[in-house]
Amino acid sequence: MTDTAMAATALGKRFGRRGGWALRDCTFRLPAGRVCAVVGPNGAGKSTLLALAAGLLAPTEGRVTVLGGDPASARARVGYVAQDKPLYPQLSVAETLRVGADLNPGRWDAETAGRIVAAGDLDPGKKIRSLSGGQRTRVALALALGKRPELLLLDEPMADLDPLARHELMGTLMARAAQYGTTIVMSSHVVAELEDSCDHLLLVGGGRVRLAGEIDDLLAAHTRVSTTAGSTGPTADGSPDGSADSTPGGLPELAPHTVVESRVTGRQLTALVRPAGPLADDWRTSTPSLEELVLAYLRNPQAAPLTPTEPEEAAV
Ligand SMILES: Nc1ncnc2c1ncn2[C@@H]1O[C@H](COP(=O)(O)OP(=O)(O)OP(=O)(O)O)[C@@H](O)[C@H]1O
Repeated sequence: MTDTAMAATALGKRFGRRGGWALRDCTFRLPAGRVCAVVGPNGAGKSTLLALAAGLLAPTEGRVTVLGGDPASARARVGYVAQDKPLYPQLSVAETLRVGADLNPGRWDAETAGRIVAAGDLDPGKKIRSLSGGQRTRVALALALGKRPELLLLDEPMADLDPLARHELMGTLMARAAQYGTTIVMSSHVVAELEDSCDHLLLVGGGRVRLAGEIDDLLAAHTRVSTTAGSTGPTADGSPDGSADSTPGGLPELAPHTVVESRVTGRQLTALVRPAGPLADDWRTSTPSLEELVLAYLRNPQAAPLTPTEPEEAAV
């Protein structure tokens, strides 16, 4: 038993010798028992990261460990649902669950798998190929949870589910995490949905980890500020209406804080910063929501990352 569910050190993956890096220099540690959101723009490297953790891809450089060992040795204890939810199309729903039982002797939780399928009103005799995308997702999640995994890797699990199914299956996942201490790592583009369910965040962009840590810690490290910019006149930025986004670090009023995003509208300056010390008394401050934080980093790919440099460091 280890208190680390997943750790990466200088992890990198390049597809083909001449291909670009899908993932590069990723270092982070995910404690066991957490529900972790992996977010980032299209092509950021989220699926690549999950496939490396599942042992379906081999790193080009660096290392990833899951449940204290290499991904191949942990496979029996890890559930993985890939983005395209691969299943055998010619099998029926019931046959698919039987395969799950056969492949996981001594671990298979038939009751949970059956309950997930039944909640979707699925005919057990229906072939996988005739199911809708959302119904297939339900069967894939039933298979993954039936395995009683210690770590669940889910690549956009909610993408094709209707709102009720999303709510129900998210509830099932959260109950699993709370009852059995299952670690869940799931990629998603719907950040607003993650705030209540996830406690850890990995924000990936351009193949690099840009934010990594407990969501509460990450939110506490950032402050939304607004102030009247004394030296910044209506057209100081050169825009005709005096409204402009600024590049991080570009405004002297915000020094020495790390600026993730700033905007000047007339004489009004608003910004999301990582304070490097006390903030000026006349600044109005508030804590950002998770969605605000993620959107600010997504809009500003040049903002300085906030990640541990060594996996061990994140344990403190
Ligand atoms: N099998 C592959 N061969 C070549 N390049 C690949 C392969 N898989 C992924 N890539 C490239 O690696 C990069 C990261 O892709 P990945 O699928 O991990 O991104 P993602 O964050 O999951 O994106 P999305 O949100 O669109 O699902 C992309 O530039 C993609 O083109």
